[in-house]
Amino acid sequence: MKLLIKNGRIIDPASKTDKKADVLLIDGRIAEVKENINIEAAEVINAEGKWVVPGLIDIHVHLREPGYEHKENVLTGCKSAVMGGFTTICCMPNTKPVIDSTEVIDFINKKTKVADLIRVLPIGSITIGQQGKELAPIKDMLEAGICAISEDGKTVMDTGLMERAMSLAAQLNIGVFSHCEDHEIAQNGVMNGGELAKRLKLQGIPSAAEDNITKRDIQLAKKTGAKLHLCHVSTKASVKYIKEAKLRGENVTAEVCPHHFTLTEEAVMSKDPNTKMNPPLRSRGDVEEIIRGLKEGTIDVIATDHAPHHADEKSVGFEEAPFGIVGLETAVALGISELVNKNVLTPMELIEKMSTNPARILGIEGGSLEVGKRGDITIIDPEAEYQIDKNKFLSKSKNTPFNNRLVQGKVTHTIVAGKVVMENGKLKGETENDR
Ligand SMILES: NC(=O)N[C@@H](CC(=O)O)C(=O)O
Ligand SMILES: [Zn+2]
Ligand SMILES: [Zn+2]
Repeated sequence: MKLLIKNGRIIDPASKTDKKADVLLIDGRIAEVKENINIEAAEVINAEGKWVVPGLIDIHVHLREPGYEHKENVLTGCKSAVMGGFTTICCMPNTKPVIDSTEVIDFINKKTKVADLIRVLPIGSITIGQQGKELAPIKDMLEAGICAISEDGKTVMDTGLMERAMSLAAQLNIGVFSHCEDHEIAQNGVMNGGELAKRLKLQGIPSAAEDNITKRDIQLAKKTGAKLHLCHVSTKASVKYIKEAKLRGENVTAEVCPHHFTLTEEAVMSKDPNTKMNPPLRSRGDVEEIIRGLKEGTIDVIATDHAPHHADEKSVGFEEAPFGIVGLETAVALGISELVNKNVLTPMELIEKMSTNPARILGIEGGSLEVGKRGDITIIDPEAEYQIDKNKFLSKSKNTPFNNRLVQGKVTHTIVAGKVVMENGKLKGETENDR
């Protein structure tokens, strides 16, 4: 199997390459990257004017299966990821049952194989049933194939238990992905705490809810030697704590989500339940620090926190609606429109945060276009301008605050292990009836 990608702009953060060239893939691997490759290839893609980058990796996705298949399942989540240019995704454990056993991991791996589109790496829960009481069988889950542990959706509030989890993670050399939310402080808040929440008569979630646990977990990581990754960072103090930890040489990484660098809490004035997520949209000052953190490198990763919810669940009004929005199919466009086009990040820095750094944090092959590496490639038209249309999403859920937003940057091809799984909006092997 040969695939030749002609005349694209090769952006490879792993080798710091940014040049016009061709890429040849043979039998699922990168065989050659240079100008003017001419060979009898089975398939040729013309990438003139487009970016050819290592396959994107999203380390924070909720696939909802098992248990919440009315929101999403492994197959629809994979289709959505492929449309968004992702060749690898990590799925969070807040399913029903929770990913806290080898059985659930085997189940997801089986579903991934049937979907046959991309790599899906399950993340194991830290505690049994995400109950925060007893550690899950982390070693067994690691043997079954988890890529990290996380209590995402919740925080392990028992500091002693979290310390034991992190010590074990350090011993097993597996990352800990932390959802930082002090439940005592967050209480029943529904939006960012502050003046606007008061004005809107909505209960606020103060920044301190996030900041306290960010601080705690950074300290625990230092004490235990665990590799700590901070999920969906949203506050300026969190960015500061992470920056300081990195300056001290500690083993801490962090992600932000496109909605947290694109929107402020002012979007909540619409009372659109699709502006409700956890952590909440924050103040202008927080967003500025998030953006500075991205630029300075304090923030390593852009992850979507794709959190699908059914329209019926979201349509009950702002206060009652569940937290979370979908993100797989809008991430590239928001990254280009909000960060590259506004000169916050270079194209290479954007791809580093969406592919190379995620691969490094997971310790997996990927995020590189070097010869011999996995043939996972995403092709992006950075100029394509269009309006986001939620009805075109392949995710089962359409809960986005970005519907109708005018953006620039479209994924045109997703290539996994040398096979084109999406081309110009069409999935491999798809028929009209599949949608
Ligand atoms: N982010 C969200 O608002 N919701 C997530 C949980 C989470 O990521 O904490 C979900 O599972 O719905
Ligand atoms: Zn979370
Ligand atoms: Zn999440």
